[in-house]
Amino acid sequence: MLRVGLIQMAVGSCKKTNLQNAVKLIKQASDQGAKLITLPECFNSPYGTQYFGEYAENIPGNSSSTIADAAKANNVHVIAGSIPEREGDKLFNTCCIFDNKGEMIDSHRKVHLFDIDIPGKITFKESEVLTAGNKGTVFELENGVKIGVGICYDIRFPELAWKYRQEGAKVLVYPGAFNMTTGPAHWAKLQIARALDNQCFVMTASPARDLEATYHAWGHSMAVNSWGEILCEADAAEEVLVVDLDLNSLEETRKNVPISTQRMPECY
Ligand SMILES: NC(=O)CC(=O)C(=O)O
Repeated sequence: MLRVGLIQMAVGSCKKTNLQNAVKLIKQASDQGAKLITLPECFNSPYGTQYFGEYAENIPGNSSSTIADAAKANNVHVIAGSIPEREGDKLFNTCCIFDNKGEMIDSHRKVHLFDIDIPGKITFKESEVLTAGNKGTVFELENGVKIGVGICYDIRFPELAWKYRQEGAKVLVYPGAFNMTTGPAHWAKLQIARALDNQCFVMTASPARDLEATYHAWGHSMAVNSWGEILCEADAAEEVLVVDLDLNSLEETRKNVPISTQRMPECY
């Protein structure tokens, strides 16, 4: 069993408050026994291209060291959602990953930038200000369980998740901030799809919905098992979800439906 915590947190315009809130909610999840905790995409800043430059920080920096300290204080691994990262004259959407001693063991820069145009609904172009990451990210817990990490729009690309599966991942984690158009249409379905086509657990953490913000997050953070079942799901408000991932059930799925050894790549 791996007990995990998904933090769907209210993110506002005050970075200091956002960081304090993240620390408080990490403790709440840890107090309920979670050993691997994920924060949402853009947890220190409102989500929007107009904010990224103002809220961006170097890594290491104040936001990353605040979460590193919280990981150590609570003896938990933390997948720190994402923050706008500044490196030289470039900005990235970056997730830092901390072990239970507060060491940053890996980081993931959003590989697929969120550039979409749905007329009358939503137009968003992260590439106007962000640079894309250029690698996938799989890290390992102390017990050997491998975790693949993507950020939000990365979930739409099955090849990335499949690469993680080939590298041994059993859990796929996507901090994400879907919206009121794509959220109800795609958010849960994409998680179930990635869970089924890779026979992995999928976990997501979204910012809570704030109708006064410029971007309205869908929320609905959730965990899905390798059978495609939703194990837990938040609504739109701030909430900490804690759930056990039964790794034996994943092995059972992989044994019963052995798709990883039945591929016919010569036909595709
Ligand atoms: N915000 C994102 O990166 C992705 C998203 O909202 C979507 O794919 O839809």
